[in-house]
Amino acid sequence: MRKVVAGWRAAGKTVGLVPTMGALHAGHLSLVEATRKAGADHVVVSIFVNPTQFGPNEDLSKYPRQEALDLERLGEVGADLAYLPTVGEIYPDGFATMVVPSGTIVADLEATFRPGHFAGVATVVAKLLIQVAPDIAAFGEKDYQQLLVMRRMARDLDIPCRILPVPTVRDDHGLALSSRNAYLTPEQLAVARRLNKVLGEIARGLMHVEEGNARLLQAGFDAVDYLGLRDAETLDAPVEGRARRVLAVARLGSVRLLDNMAVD
Ligand SMILES: Nc1ncnc2c1ncn2[C@@H]1O[C@H](COP(=O)(O)OP(=O)(O)OP(=O)(O)O)[C@@H](O)[C@H]1O
Ligand SMILES: CC(C)(CO)[C@@H](O)C(=O)[O-]
Ligand code: BAL
Repeated sequence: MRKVVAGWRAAGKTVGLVPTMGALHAGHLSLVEATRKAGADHVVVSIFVNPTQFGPNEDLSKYPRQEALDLERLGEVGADLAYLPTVGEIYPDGFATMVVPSGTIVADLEATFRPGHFAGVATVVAKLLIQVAPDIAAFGEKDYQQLLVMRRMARDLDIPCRILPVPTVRDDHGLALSSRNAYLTPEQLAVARRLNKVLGEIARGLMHVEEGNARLLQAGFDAVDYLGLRDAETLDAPVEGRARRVLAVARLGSVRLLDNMAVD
């Protein structure tokens, strides 16, 4: 990977990076297109199921892995290079340094339900940004809190890379595409498609958060981990006159469905 990227650099070309955990779908492919549109001459897509961002009772061992199909899809969208590091290339023997985000952005939401998750994400992405040294790195708005963590990290650590936010790609029913949707039964999928409807109503000011919570449970979700309005930049409580976002995670069995929308 390093030699190929060094060749591009020597030729004066710009480089984009799309970090993923594989099981690629149209959401990931839109990140490749957005990176190119944002000005990257060449796009590297990393596929690495990062063990340090999974909790002890999470789905690391059963996370969907389909490398051959992923490489085919990347070829179809014209990604220039797939980077599939081994665990040893990211976490060499004796590895003992983590990047640990702090502050309001990680004060709750995913950080509460997945302790240690953002330290795992920040560490692996910091390593990928150092290894690939891209000009642009793309992250989906679907994982909104992660996107803000990445932006903060790049600023705080002086990583000379533009963090590019990419809008959420949805299915015909508005469900945010996600690799973990593959775990859902057809019945669960029908329930899952209610989440974006409720968020849409809250975002348009047609429903209160409390009612949204009740609607999700009525629709058949097993639990709502969180559903709330936040400041779109800090994830603190919303402030009059500043951009807001509604963020939610609702659970169907062991599957946690994330979604969020800008508030009108
Ligand atoms: N529907 C989507 N639209 C836009 N970007 C997406 C979408 N789904 C994932 N991404 C982005 O793709 C990148 C890689 O995400 P990841 O490989 O975890 O995929 P995922 O489908 O979100 O999987 P998971 O089910 O683990 O959350 C992240 O920046 C993520 O925000
Ligand atoms: C950014 C990322 C690839 C880091 O492992 C992961 O958290 C993801 O897929 O969103
Ligand atoms: N899409 C974020 C990666 C994770 O759930 O671990």
